[in-house]
Amino acid sequence: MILVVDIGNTHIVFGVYKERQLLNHWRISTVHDKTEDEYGVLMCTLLENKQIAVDKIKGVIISSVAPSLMFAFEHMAQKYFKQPPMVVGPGIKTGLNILYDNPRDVGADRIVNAVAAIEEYGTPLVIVDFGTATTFCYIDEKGSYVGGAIAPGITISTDALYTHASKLPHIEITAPQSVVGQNTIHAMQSGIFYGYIGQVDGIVNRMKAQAAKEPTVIATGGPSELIGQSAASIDTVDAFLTLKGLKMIYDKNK
Ligand SMILES: Nc1ncnc2c1ncn2[C@@H]1O[C@H](COP(=O)(O)OP(=O)(O)OP(=O)(O)O)[C@@H](O)[C@H]1O
Ligand SMILES: CC(C)(CO)[C@@H](O)C(=O)NCCC(=O)O
Ligand SMILES: [K+]
Repeated sequence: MILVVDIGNTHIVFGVYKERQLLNHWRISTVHDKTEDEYGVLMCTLLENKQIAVDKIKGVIISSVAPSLMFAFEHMAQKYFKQPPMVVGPGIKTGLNILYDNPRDVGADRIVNAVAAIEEYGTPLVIVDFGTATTFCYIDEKGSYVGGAIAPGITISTDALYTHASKLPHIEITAPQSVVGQNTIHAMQSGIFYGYIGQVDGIVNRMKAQAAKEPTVIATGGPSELIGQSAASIDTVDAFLTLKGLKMIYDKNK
């Protein structure tokens, strides 16, 4: 069994694969000053809660966009899973040709998503990942990672409203019944939800317009179900794209 770990700025998502099957997955908060022991005990407890014996884990792969946590996670893997972890970054084979000005600048989560999406859906592709930031990645027909767009995520966009406007409350992000809100909460839900759909369709359609061949559009991340239902430009929602990509990269490098 192998442990796959995706460290984001807000959440850490991890899963256990037994051969090709994702047995279980979990989501914990990213806390920058937690130690290897705190993460180790938490992860081992969650595994054991699903009757997965920690000593059955024979490999660990990590992708991270939070550099400050790498020290804790590398030590955690060694101490609690008895494995030096494979870390997505320089020296790891992904098979991806990256055309960014500086390929090392591309977030590891975006690379992992691209590896999974190319294998599962073919090329060309647009991948939309809703997280702390919403990222859009364009993969051309030849499978090259060309680049993309980075926008504020749906939660930080919403937080900006009540942080900066005294009379605006904290709201739940949902699809309101009407675009014309008749109270503050509905009006904010309308602005966030329809504004976000417009942003997603706007960026994806511009990416499609510059592509030689119509790309398939894959969405992932927590709000992808909610947004994917209304954003006409999204073809498929794949909640486990990042974990799948981590497993594929592990297999290419073991
Ligand atoms: N089903 C949903 N409906 C509405 N909002 C959601 C839903 N799921 C998640 N969200 C919100 O969207 C935000 C971003 O999604 P998600 O939780 O997938 O990203 P994250 O894991 O926090 O990001 P990162 O990978 O950058 O750490 C979350 O902080 C959450 O508050
Ligand atoms: C954009 C985020 C924060 C999304 O998680 C991450 O992919 C990241 O830190 N990327 C580095 C910058 C880039 O991808 O160009
Ligand atoms: K993520």
